[in-house]
Amino acid sequence: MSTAKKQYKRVTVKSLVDMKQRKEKISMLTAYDYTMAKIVDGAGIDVILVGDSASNVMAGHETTLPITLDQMIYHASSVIRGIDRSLVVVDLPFGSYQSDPKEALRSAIRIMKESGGHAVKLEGGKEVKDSIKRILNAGIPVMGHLGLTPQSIYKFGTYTVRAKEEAEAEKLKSDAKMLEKLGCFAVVLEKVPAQLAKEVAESISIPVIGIGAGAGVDGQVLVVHDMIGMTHEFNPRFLRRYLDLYSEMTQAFKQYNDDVKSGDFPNAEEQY
Ligand SMILES: Nc1nc(=O)c2c([nH]1)NC[C@@H]1CN(c3ccc(C(=O)N[C@@H](CCC(=O)O)C(=O)O)cc3)CN21
Ligand SMILES: CC(C)C(=O)C(=O)O
Ligand SMILES: [Mg+2]
Repeated sequence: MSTAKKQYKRVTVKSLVDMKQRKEKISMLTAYDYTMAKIVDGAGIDVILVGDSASNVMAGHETTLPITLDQMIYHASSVIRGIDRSLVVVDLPFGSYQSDPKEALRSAIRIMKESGGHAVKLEGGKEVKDSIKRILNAGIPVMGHLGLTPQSIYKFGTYTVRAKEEAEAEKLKSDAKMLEKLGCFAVVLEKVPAQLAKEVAESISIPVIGIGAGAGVDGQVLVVHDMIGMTHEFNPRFLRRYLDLYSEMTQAFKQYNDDVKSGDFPNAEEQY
């Protein structure tokens, strides 16, 4: 084995649980392609999520429901070719795990075999218990996802904050406990009150990764195109924008357009 290139230490599902024990926060961002994954991995982000948000961000769909398993595998295999260190988690898309546990396992196996991803993520608690068990039994690490679960948007009708009522909060707490007990290595909590998210994080031994879940959890995740300001109309208050690439790119494209039209580009040095 060549060792020259390997100064970095790969992130594993085990190292994430260790990080929680050491109270070291976990960073996670999405990526859907090779070039982005290479930048995110190189910057030292612990976990890369190949999210089904690719349905919105890459394909322009209104929801995450249309993206297919084949499309997720395409995105995930591109991401895998760009990484040296990050742990790559792949969303199981809508329709690939809900009908029965065997289908769920088949879908998870396809992701592992055809993309080279390191783990899968799926939405829901008790409803998907048997599917999670099957996948874990095959040796595939599973990340849970509770709170706002975008694949169920038509059941709820809105993207408002979840688990504000006592009954829903209790279900969320018991679902989180269940995911821990089954053997999931982590769980995403999306758009729930910060106090509830903190209580959940303190009540289980596996890392809780928040998006719109406050600072009392074990790590944070954002959609990369949102945090670099490429998406323009998505403005939930949990989002912090680190760049305004929408403006910067628009300016660059306008300048290029002008330069082409005026004949300024290419100049004498930019030709053969
Ligand atoms: N670009 C992008 N970023 C995401 O974070 C993301 C996706 N797409 N697609 C899949 C899911 C959907 N997610 C969402 C969608 C909407 C809100 C949200 O807060 N929407 C409104 C408020 C809606 C309401 O209160 O009724 C907002 O303030 O923008 C949050 C997360 C998170 N995921
Ligand atoms: C927002 C994160 C957690 C996600 O599931 C996605 O990007 O699909
Ligand atoms: Mg998702």
